[in-house]
Amino acid sequence: MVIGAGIAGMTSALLLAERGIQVTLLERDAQLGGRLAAWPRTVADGSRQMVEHGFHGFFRQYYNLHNVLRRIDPELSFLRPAGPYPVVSRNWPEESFSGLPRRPPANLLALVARSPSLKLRELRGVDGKAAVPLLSYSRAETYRRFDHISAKDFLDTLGMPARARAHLFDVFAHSFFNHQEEMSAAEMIMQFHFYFLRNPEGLDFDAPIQDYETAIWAPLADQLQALGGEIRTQAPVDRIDPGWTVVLRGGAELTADYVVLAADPRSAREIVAASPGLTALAPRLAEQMATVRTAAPYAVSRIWTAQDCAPQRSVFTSVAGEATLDSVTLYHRIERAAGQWARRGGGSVIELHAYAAPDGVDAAELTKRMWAELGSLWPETTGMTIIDVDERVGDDAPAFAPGSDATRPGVHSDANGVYLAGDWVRVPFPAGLMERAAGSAILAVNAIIGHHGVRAAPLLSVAPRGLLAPRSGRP
Ligand SMILES: Cc1cc2nc3c(=O)[nH]c(=O)nc-3n(C[C@H](O)[C@H](O)[C@H](O)COP(=O)(O)OP(=O)(O)OC[C@H]3O[C@@H](n4cnc5c(N)ncnc54)[C@H](O)[C@@H]3O)c2cc1C
Repeated sequence: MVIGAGIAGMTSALLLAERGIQVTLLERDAQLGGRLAAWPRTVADGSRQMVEHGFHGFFRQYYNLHNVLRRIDPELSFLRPAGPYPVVSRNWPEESFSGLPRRPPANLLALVARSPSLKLRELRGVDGKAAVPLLSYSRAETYRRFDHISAKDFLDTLGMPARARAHLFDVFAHSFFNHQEEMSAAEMIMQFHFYFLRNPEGLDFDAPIQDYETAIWAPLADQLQALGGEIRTQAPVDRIDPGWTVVLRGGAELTADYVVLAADPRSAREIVAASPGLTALAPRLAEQMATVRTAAPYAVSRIWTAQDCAPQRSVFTSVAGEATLDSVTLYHRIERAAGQWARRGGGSVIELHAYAAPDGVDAAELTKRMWAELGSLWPETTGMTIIDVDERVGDDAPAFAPGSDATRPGVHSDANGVYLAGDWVRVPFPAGLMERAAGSAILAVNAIIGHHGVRAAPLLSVAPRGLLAPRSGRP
């Protein structure tokens, strides 16, 4: 039984089914995909468009996720380079982190040499010694030394020039849906290692040319069903009883030898808290799950306009230094159907994200603030006619608070036969977001098939250690 049909749940179900295990995938919502889902919407002009839960960058070092997606498209032909992605702000000129050399340390040197915010002159103030941990990532040592301090406090010790900090690190920390004051420095160092310093693919990413339901979820569902897997949507799980019995809302009971709990962090915590039989058997799991937290709310606003943005604007742009707006995506320049819609009337399909929004502000107000902030960065948007808006606030992103690694649950639990998977689960290799969801699922699958002597599914990782990490000792 796999609970939750996001990337972690679908990866678990598919890999188990491929290995001959009878699997049922249970999803609360009407559609598959979780935070990567897409669904239809009738736009105010009467046309039917797919909307995503939010634009996603498929980074090229997502080896495990790519391996899952190759099952439905061996060439990954539904992905296209998203092109250069600049960081823009009101105060400083635009800069871009794409197209850098791919191997460390050339990538870091090129970043310093090329980025106007990292001019050597300005870097004189940077505490080189304090920056060494960025280049010295190792799972055990980095988390031992830096998990208890916040990313903000760590960044303060570096003494970075304001512009470099805003453009490079503030944007970076926000992309993980956590305010830097509330994010573990170890987690930020790990992400910097994974996304930038220690992968040969660089910071460039790809994006689907079709909506995620068409490109990803429908083909993955077909593949799972062809292997004999069962998918049930609108099947919310309430609790797990010993044995194992998965109890759905309404009372239906489904029995299983193994359970993979691959719900989002809040839902997973609630399911465990509502399962007294499970927590009696697995006190450590109960204790750890009680510490799982979600991060600040995030906002996604898709806006259909009657005019297009300036031709030089990129598919994806990061925003530094605004109170609300963190990124802008021009869907009509990457996704086919959005492009066709925009070409018909000369308009655009713009998506605005706030990755760590203030608490208690509704979606309409956040759209208003983000749109106003965009206007001060891209003047052509101020006079645009808005045809329709699809807006939402989400609160299911995992928090990585200082000190949380010590109690963060891993894939294995003290409940024999119950495994966890998702982008919030503790994993022994560097990975973030979608790749962490896929990688944790592969660990769960390998734990299950390990009971049956079946060969493990391959699990890939970028180099696990930083360039300057000591070669001996713990990984
Ligand atoms: C706006 C936005 C932009 C993002 N951009 C990027 C990006 O550019 N790159 C990147 O790598 N990542 C990005 N992410 C993060 C990425 O979406 C997640 O890391 C990833 O999708 C997590 O997958 P998951 O399977 O762990 O969890 P989820 O996708 O949350 O899946 C969990 C599933 O469990 C289901 N569920 C919950 N409760 C129950 C229950 N009781 N019973 C049954 N089912 C249940 C949920 O409905 C959901 O389908 C972004 C996220 C958002 C929100």
